[in-house]
Amino acid sequence: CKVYEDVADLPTLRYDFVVVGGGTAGNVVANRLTENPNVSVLVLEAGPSNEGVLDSEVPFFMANLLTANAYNWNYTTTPQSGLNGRTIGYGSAHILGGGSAHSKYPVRTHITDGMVYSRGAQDDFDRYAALTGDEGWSWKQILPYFLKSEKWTPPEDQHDTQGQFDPSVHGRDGPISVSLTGFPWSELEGRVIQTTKELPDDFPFNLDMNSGQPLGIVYMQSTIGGGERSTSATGYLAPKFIQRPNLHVLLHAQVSKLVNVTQHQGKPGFGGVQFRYGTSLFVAEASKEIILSAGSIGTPQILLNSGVGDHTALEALGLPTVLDLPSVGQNASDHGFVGADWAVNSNQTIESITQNTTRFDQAFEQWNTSRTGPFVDALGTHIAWLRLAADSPAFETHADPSPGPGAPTSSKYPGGITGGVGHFVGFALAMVSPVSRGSVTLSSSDPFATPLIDPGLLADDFDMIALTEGVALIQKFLTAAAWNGYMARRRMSPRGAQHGVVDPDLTSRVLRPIVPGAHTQAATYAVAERGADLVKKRWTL
Ligand SMILES: Cc1cc2nc3c(=O)[nH]c(=O)nc-3n(C[C@H](O)[C@H](O)[C@H](O)COP(=O)(O)OP(=O)(O)OC[C@H]3O[C@@H](n4cnc5c(N)ncnc54)[C@H](O)[C@@H]3O)c2cc1C
Repeated sequence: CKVYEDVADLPTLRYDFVVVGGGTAGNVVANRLTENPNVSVLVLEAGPSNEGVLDSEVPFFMANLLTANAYNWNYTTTPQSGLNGRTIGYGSAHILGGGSAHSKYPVRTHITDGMVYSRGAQDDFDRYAALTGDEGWSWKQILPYFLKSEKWTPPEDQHDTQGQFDPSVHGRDGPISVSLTGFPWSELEGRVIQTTKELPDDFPFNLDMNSGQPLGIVYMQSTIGGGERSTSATGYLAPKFIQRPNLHVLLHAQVSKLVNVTQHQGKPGFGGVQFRYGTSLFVAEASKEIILSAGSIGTPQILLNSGVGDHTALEALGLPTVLDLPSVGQNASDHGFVGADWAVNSNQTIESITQNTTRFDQAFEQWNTSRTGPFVDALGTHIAWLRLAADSPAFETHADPSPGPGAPTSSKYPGGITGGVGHFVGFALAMVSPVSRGSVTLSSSDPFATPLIDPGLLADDFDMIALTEGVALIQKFLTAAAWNGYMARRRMSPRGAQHGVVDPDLTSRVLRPIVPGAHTQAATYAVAERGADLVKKRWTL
């Protein structure tokens, strides 16, 4: 096995490529580059192995990863102006596989969701192509990379999936398994589908969210296969890949900065990566390139530590500037997220398992012995990809941030959930086209100090109005007769209330100038696949 737990076992510290961060993207690039046996790659991952981590393997257990633990960087944001100055816990994966092996939402939201496989809209990628002037990012040209990373997989309950997805838009041979839910929550599913028939103007049924046209209510697709979470570690570092002699992964290696500054045609570059293992510092050398894939916090932090960033800010910390690039760590954006639960007159709910030790033990036994049963899902049955109404007051504060009419402004999930005693159905609402922007900056000249993380959650009025209207949309969804006799009472408390279970609360990740209007792992896989191809082309590998 080439996943090293101890730096002393690593055969060398000289490679063609060093990949910083063995997360969703990093493992893709490491895999693709080492297809060529003449190319050596080292992946440096700060976190521990994903092997045997039940909370990562069992889809149902994903919420357990959200509390402070060794698999989480356990960050806290700076005081958020959009949250009345509150700071909030900010989950970020610290495990081989990164976010793909982790889960996304802070536990206070009580949302058992994650592993969502959503690519985004054609409009998203066509906008990237227009902004960059590179047609390679257009939907048409990025689609083959989505297909390359994906392995469409039958659901664990082997139910008839006709009419629940479009086979023509899915990949068959990639490393990442994607499937429909594998355990029936028939009562809830029936009501959701019935609602699309009763209120088709607001909530039309859409066969597949991954066709480039995601709008509407779709069946959930998740990165799950064989009843287990499928991750960049289980997929791109599967045994047949990790046994390549030219691919090495070192765990527990926290990168501090890039070193060995070079100059090429007047441009600075780096030939080495400094990292801490235990209490000692080491340098891994890269003769060709260093791939920075340390996620939305780690990547800007490492760049700033290396002297790539705003000269004035670096100077104030006493750090030398290698390249004055003020945009590093700026323009952070994130998906604001709110959860709302309704008590229901039904016992076909998650609480019937989580609040009953006997049923819980039975479900776990079933998963252990056959990888079937309720634990094979992260428990969202459907997703709605929705747009704000054209006359929304949000548009009086800001132009439409979404890339076009075919892209959503928000997503919501009927399904799963909650906390508290009783039976509930939860609806989570995510702002997938946020206007608010924040930053990641250094707190000190110590490269291992936690950076200042300001995701700017709800900082812009647009996002606050859009989120509020999104909650109103959930209420509208529930006006369909399909829900008569099922919904008992609402559990969401007013913002800032001293009572109640759920308060508007936010989460997530992603620090790109513009995020795709989707949950972002699918796009990360596709971007990393294309990124690997671009590197190969550069070095004619
Ligand atoms: C917890 C979580 C759950 C998510 N759930 C979903 C979902 O359900 N559906 C969806 O579509 N998207 C989801 N996302 C988003 C998706 O996972 C991300 O888009 C994706 O993980 C981003 O990949 P990445 O490679 O950029 O970063 P990551 O996957 O976060 O990988 C970064 C890696 O770098 C490592 N690292 C960081 N700093 C250093 C350092 N200094 N030295 C060494 N290693 C370092 C980290 O430990 C981590 O393993 C989730 C995101 C998070 C954070």
